[in-house]
Amino acid sequence: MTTGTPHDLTIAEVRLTPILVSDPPLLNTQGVHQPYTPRLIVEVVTADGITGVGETYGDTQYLELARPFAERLPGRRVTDLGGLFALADEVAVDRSRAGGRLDVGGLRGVQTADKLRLSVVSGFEVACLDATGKALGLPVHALLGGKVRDAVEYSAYLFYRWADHPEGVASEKDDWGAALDPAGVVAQARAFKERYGFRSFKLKGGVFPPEEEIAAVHALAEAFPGHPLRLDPNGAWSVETSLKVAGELGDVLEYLEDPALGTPAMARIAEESGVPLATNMCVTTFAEIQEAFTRGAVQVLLSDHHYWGGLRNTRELAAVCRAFGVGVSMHSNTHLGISLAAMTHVASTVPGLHHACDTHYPWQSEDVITERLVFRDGTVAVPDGPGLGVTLDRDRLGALHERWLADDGGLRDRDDAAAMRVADPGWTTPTVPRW
Ligand SMILES: O=C([O-])C(=O)C[C@H](O)[C@@H](O)C(=O)[O-]
Ligand SMILES: [Mg+2]
Repeated sequence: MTTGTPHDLTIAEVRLTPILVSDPPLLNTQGVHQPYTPRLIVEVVTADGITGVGETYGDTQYLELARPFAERLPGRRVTDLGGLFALADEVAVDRSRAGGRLDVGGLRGVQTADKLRLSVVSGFEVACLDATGKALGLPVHALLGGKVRDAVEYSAYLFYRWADHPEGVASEKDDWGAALDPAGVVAQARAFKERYGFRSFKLKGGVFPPEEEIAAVHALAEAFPGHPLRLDPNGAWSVETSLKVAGELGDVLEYLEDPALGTPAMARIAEESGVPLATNMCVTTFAEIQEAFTRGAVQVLLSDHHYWGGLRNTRELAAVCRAFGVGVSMHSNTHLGISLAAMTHVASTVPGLHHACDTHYPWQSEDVITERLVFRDGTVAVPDGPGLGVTLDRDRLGALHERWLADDGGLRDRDDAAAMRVADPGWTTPTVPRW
């Protein structure tokens, strides 16, 4: 028997490339997406010259943690994944001693220093797994224990939206058109189904008064009988409003997502309505699980490998959910193909994934990989090539980085309320509950 020369898996170099990616004017309860959104592309290069790629949030506070983190990686091995967490703790402690800020707001659930740190770790963890897979000639799913399905189902992520960003704002155009009422939402869902074959539909709510969103979901149920439907107002409603919505939509929803904020509110809504509740806001760290699960506040946990700290943590989370009889699926934020590949690999390894995962990917017309991932019948085929199975397009990466370098208009940090103020100068982030 012959054995190949073992690779030197020592990290020799780490490259961080912040970019700005075009984003359509998607509405949510806090405002509207800015025309460009920040992401961070991580490259980890081994002593043998193998490059692994990862992707995570790119706002300033993530970059401020990612940079000192990256500086400490050379000399470690790409296989030392457990060590990434201790390293992140060291970096965070050093930064807080130096007076660095450690929390940000927004729609990613309550942002804690812990979550920020884990989101940074996830970009490096994925890059290390990609490099290891490439060195060993194994797909990332094999490094996670092996896939249990060949394709991962995703849901269409419907948004109320304008046709274009406000006049005078530099932006890319797309052909989706506006969706601001039930007919517009149904037309958007139809386009998603025709273009990508999605079977499940999630509507981002919390934008219009609940009666209008209830009407939109009823219109979807009528237009797409038998298709799983979800509505997610990002905690914009009171318990009373949530119970009213649950009462009206309970028989057509697969689940209601984050109707109100916090475990006590979610527990009451779940108990009194009997409608399954999903979350990517109420439980976003391991520390929050025990209370929420034992109080029955959550029936479907939407993991997000970015803020749960990577693909291995996502599997651990899925195991905890299994133990509590809580369903598991995935949440997303604006992301590119590297993250979609990572999501697909880990989702392919999770037993009992009974709900289609969310993805923003169809809204993103730009990417940094040579071949975009494709949806067929609403699914992404699990890549079986080495690593993640994606190839970085250096020209595209460079162009999107140039855009980031050139930005002086505050786009390096996601701020949906600021984007809304361009159209509505009096807009302030609504207080919760909004209705
Ligand atoms: O499920 C969710 O809560 C999300 O997808 C959060 C995102 O920030 C979404 O609201 C968005 O992109 O506007
Ligand atoms: Mg959500």
